[in-house]
Amino acid sequence: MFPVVDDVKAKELGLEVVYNLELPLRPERQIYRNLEDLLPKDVVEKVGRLDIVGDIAIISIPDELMPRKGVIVEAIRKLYPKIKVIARRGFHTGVYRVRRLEVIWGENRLQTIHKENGVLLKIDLSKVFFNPRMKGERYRLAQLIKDGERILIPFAGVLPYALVIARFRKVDIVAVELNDEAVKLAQENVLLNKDKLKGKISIIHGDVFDVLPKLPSFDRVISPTPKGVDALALTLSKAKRFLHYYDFIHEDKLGEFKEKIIKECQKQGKECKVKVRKVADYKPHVYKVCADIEIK
Ligand SMILES: C[S@@+](CC[C@H](N)C(=O)[O-])C[C@H]1O[C@@H](n2cnc3c(N)ncnc32)[C@H](O)[C@@H]1O
Repeated sequence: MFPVVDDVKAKELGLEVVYNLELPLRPERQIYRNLEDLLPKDVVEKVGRLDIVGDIAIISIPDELMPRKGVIVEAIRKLYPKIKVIARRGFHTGVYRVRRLEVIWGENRLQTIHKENGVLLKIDLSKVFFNPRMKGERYRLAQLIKDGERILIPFAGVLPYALVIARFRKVDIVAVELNDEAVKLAQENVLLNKDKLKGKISIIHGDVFDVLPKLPSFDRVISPTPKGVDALALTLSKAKRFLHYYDFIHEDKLGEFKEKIIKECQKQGKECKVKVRKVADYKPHVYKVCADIEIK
């Protein structure tokens, strides 16, 4: 059944036209598209954005709203009936950038399998970093890359960048990660996706600052740099054609950041074209940015 504006023509074409039809309502869950439809205004204004990782929903709830967590849980379950766990978001901590999460409803686990850009990612949010919001960024990079490239990914985590790129392109990727748990999951994730990958991925378990100096240079380096770490000089030194360098920058310091990159390029005798793009909000006035650096 489909809507028509010209019923005479539709009949000429041999179609049956029906009028004043009572269509059934869509199932309830499809009627709500976001939390705004389901929560009182004073609650929705204070909860943070909802993230879905596999069958886990993650939301920020300020302390003052915790007595009303029941309505929040109910709304999330209506919106995502297949969710098995709801967790309250805390901050990223430590060198491994693991987020503090507290399960507030459902099964007591933070391990799941997440689907993104056609790959499966096994993740344990209590042990490793993962950000589902970077999905678009990973797709963007995969589309920029050409078959045949040799790519280095320091700070590789459970391999979201490496797997998405290897799914789309026939490339050779070397990924470096320090966290034992992330390395174990990364190895599992390569196996989990092995039939889908065009590219090859090798994982080096170690500290980027020890490992990279011993590696040759690569056509492209992608650095999802942890907050507070400065790996610009090191990652640039390993890049022959392109470096995609992620960092967290205050909006007033974007120019300064670009200058710093240009200076580092000059220091390393590289002629660079630098474009800094805002990728996500981090906190008021501070953005996660990606510097796309092309080395001529
Ligand atoms: C911001 S997370 C990015 C992870 C992954 N690329 C992603 O986007 O999901 C940074 C990662 O770097 C790892 N890490 C931190 N310091 C490191 C170091 N010195 N050497 C290697 N890995 C490191 C952390 O364990 C974490 O997995």
